[in-house]
Amino acid sequence: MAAASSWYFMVTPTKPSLSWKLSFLSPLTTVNVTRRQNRTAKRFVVFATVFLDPKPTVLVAEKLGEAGLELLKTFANVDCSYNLDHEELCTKISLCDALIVRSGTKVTREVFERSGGRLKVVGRAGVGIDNVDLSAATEHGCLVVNAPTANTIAAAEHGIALLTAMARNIAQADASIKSGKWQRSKYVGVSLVGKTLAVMGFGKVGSEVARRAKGLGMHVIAHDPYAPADRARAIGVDLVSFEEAISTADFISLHMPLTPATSKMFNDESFSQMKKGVRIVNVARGGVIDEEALVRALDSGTVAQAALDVFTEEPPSKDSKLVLHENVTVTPHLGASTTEAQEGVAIEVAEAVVGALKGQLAATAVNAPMLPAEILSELAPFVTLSEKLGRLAVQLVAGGRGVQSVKVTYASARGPDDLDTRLLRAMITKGLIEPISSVFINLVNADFSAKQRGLRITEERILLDGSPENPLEFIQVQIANVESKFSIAMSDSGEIKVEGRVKDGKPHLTKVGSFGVDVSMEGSLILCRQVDQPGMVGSVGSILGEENVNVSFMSVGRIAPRKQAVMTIGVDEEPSKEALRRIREIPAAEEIVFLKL
Ligand SMILES: NC(=O)C1=CN([C@@H]2O[C@H](COP(=O)(O)OP(=O)(O)OC[C@H]3O[C@@H](n4cnc5c(N)ncnc54)[C@H](O)[C@@H]3O)[C@@H](O)[C@H]2O)C=CC1
Ligand SMILES: O=C(O)C(=O)COP(=O)(O)O
Repeated sequence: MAAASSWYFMVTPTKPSLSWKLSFLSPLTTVNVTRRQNRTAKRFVVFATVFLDPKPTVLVAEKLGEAGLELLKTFANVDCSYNLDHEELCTKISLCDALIVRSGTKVTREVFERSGGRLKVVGRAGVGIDNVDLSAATEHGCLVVNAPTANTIAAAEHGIALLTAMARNIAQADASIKSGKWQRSKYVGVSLVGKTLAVMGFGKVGSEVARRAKGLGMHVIAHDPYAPADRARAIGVDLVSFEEAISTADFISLHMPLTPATSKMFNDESFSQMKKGVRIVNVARGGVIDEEALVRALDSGTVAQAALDVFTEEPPSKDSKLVLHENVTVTPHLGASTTEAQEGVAIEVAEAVVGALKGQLAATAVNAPMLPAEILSELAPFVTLSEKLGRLAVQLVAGGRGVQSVKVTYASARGPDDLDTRLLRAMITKGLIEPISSVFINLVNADFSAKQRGLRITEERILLDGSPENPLEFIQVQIANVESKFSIAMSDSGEIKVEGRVKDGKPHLTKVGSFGVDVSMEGSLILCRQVDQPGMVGSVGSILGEENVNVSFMSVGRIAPRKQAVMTIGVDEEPSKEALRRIREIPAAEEIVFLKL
């Protein structure tokens, strides 16, 4: 049920247009507008009852399986707009919280820019994310998730289908017979049994292709610089170098992603190293092959045949020499197109997108560190502590600028392998940057934003003795080469230093500079350096009371009676400048600072 709220707009001095673009609303938002004129004030007062739909909006830009759509609809408004051109996509995107695509939509930097910050997640209903500008997504704090497992078998089966169809000229023979011919001698094929197949890219699809090819009696080798040798050994495949793979294979099947490193890795030079008469299958990405070089290799007979599901440009041009080549078999990017795979990827991507919109971290995120759910829940209070420590530390910097070097220390009884600090570092970064900029920081763009601002965050661990039951004992944030507006916050070695712990599941500030304190990090804080003397707590309390600022706690830490002390006051509301001035004027108060947590 949509929530209704009445808003009004005043427009001065003449006739207002009623056709405003309320771009912050979802397309399903209803706006009822009435207009009254206040003649004396020469103003139009427009009353608008806006039925705000609290559901997020998901734009599904390419055909998605029904089960995935149903799942999305339980949580979001789903706008299925297939066949949008780029401009239409850019126009719609500012009204969408999530976008789901397959390989046919280019999610460019412009899409992220024109989303105006609303787009929170891009879901790729499939594996390859080469059509999504990942850097732009990351810079805009937009999570990208894919569906990495549900179409593996479909792609592997398609690879095998192309391999066998190519070897026996199925497509060409089919076309010939349908054109009224009966050419038995023209379409004599080659056998697969005993031949060497080189699987290039031994990941999910590649290893399934290898397994199936072994079942066909082929000798299978593979090249993949990152694949574990034991996984290959387990299915009887030898991992070999690129050169050995391409120079010894009778058949080559491509299964690596398209990246700057793999772009056009099959080119004139690599074709020249292949066995004459080699046959090539590509169900990975067109861009891994230099297509003009492949045409040359086909023409010269170096490559006897090619079977291609993917192309540098999709669809390829109608007069593409490669597609029209008589020794080439083609399919229009059908690798993932089985009923089963499409239902699978639709559910896989819909779950990831809904999870991301709910603020959960998706296990299939492509541009953010992923942590298992149980680790996340254990780290949750430390995540809050991290952000608050970052937020507090940066507000102690005089001028709030020039923060470049931050050291974070984690004290824990857990070894590095049992304590993943990426999330904590991201939240400290969020705390450090957000108070001094207009940038929104999340797990996705934290490292990027820090780098862009020239903020160097180094991490150090103190390995404590004792039981590693708690993930962390304390976290310390130090900012070097800055001055502080609260001199006590400077450590003996000249950095701003704050330290905190989690107590009873809540973040606590336990050290400011070298001064021990113990305050719950809720609401906001006033820190006051003072000469320890009777009546101070009462004086500050009554000023805040007069200003109607609710005090949640007060604590005083001191070096020795009647010497220097730090009073920490937790407040629910922001005190006025006047209240802070009055506190500052209390004779014993030497320095005061207000910090928003
Ligand atoms: N035609 C279609 O409809 C489909 C195409 N694909 C494409 O297939 C490819 C593989 O997909 P998956 O197996 O699911 O991915 P994956 O990530 O499981 O496997 C890719 C493998 O390529 C390896 N690799 C990376 N750089 C390499 C290099 N320079 N040389 C050799 N190997 C390299 C990686 O180490 C990894 O093991 C992707 O490009 C994907 O987009 C996937 C599904 C359907
Ligand atoms: O999953 C992949 O990488 C694919 O290439 C499948 O692409 P599609 O979703 O069929 O456009």
